[in-house]
Amino acid sequence: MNMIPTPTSDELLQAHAELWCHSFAYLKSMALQSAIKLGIPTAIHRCGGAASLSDLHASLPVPPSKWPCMSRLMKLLAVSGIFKEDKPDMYCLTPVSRLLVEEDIDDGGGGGGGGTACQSQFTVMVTSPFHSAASQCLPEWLQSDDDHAVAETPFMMAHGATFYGVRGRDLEFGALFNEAMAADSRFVAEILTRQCGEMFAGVTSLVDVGGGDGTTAKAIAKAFPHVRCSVLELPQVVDKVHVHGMVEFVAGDMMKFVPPADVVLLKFVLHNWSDEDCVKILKQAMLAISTREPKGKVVIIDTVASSVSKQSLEAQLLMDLCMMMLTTGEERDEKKWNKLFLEAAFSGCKISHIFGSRSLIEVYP
Ligand SMILES: C[S@@+](CC[C@H](N)C(=O)[O-])C[C@H]1O[C@@H](n2cnc3c(N)ncnc32)[C@H](O)[C@@H]1O
Ligand SMILES: O=c1cc(-c2ccc(O)cc2)oc2c(O)c(O)ccc12
Repeated sequence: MNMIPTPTSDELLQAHAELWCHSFAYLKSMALQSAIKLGIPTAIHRCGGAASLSDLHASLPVPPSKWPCMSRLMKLLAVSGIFKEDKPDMYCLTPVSRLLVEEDIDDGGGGGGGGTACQSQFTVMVTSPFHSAASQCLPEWLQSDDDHAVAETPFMMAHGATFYGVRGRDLEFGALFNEAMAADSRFVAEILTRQCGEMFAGVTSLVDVGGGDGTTAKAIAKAFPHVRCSVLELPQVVDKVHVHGMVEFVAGDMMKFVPPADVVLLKFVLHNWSDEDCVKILKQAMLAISTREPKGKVVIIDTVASSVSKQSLEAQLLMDLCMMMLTTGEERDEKKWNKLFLEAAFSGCKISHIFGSRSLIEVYP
């Protein structure tokens, strides 16, 4: 006997509208990408934080024939919370679009006008055709058995190469990835240097493992001049990096060696890797901090999955799916992190939830 009550017409229509929203959700990402590429958040910022459609027509590279379409784009972005439609055809920045303002005008950066906080490049990267092509392969990839898998990840299925393979062969994408990670690093470093001063007390050296172009290490060296900062990166990254005096670059493989330091930093690295690879990296990190007397610590900036709020849970689950599409890694909860630390012979950790959907984990030998 069917016990499910027949939905009312209202419930059916509500479910149908909800289904449309889910089905078209990718268009929100694309509308957001368009707004960034057209420079709309920056244009509104230059108008003092609020701009009419006519203001936008005057400042954006959009021909009059497309102005009616611009208005439709702005309406969707306002309903999605990217902008706020104050009065008809008048748009203001919201806290979200303030993160997309691409230059400092007079606010010194970081405070919401752009500069250090700007996340545009990150959004452009994760909405790029490279990522979306991988997502199109998800159903086929999920049906392929690991034993006979043609590809380790949906990304490899879509592109016939690993993420770093594509980063190496497509220079434009490689540059976008570097800029995206540097944008995230500026954002995190701003909070780290503002709130974690005591973490660097007595610390004389730090190595940022998989530290990209050195944005985080440079910010730490600048804020805490008593800390000698270096970056361990793959040789192909170090070869192209713009060397600056404040930070030393070491070419190598973190699975095999981590240079000795009081603090080993791993920001947005371990979520790219399987448990087995994370343990290899953590064991090398343990060797690096064990050369010091007293022994140093490992500092991880990454997700500790938990449901503090619906929004942060959704952000974490979306990043988890992104990692599944591109890497062998995942977003881990406290239990999974502790299991890794135990396997790599660490004695304990302290977790501080200071980066929104991500956390700071201090791990002790
Ligand atoms: C997701 S990015 C994170 C970059 C940086 N930590 C950040 O948060 O902006 C991962 C970094 O790890 C580096 N990487 C990957 N495999 C590595 C290895 N075996 N040894 C050292 N670095 C590696 C990559 O080149 C890349 O820059
Ligand atoms: O968009 C990415 C891609 C990666 C990534 C992909 C494949 C690898 O072998 C390593 C890294 O990592 C990312 C990441 O760590 C992040 O925090 C955001 C975006 C991406």
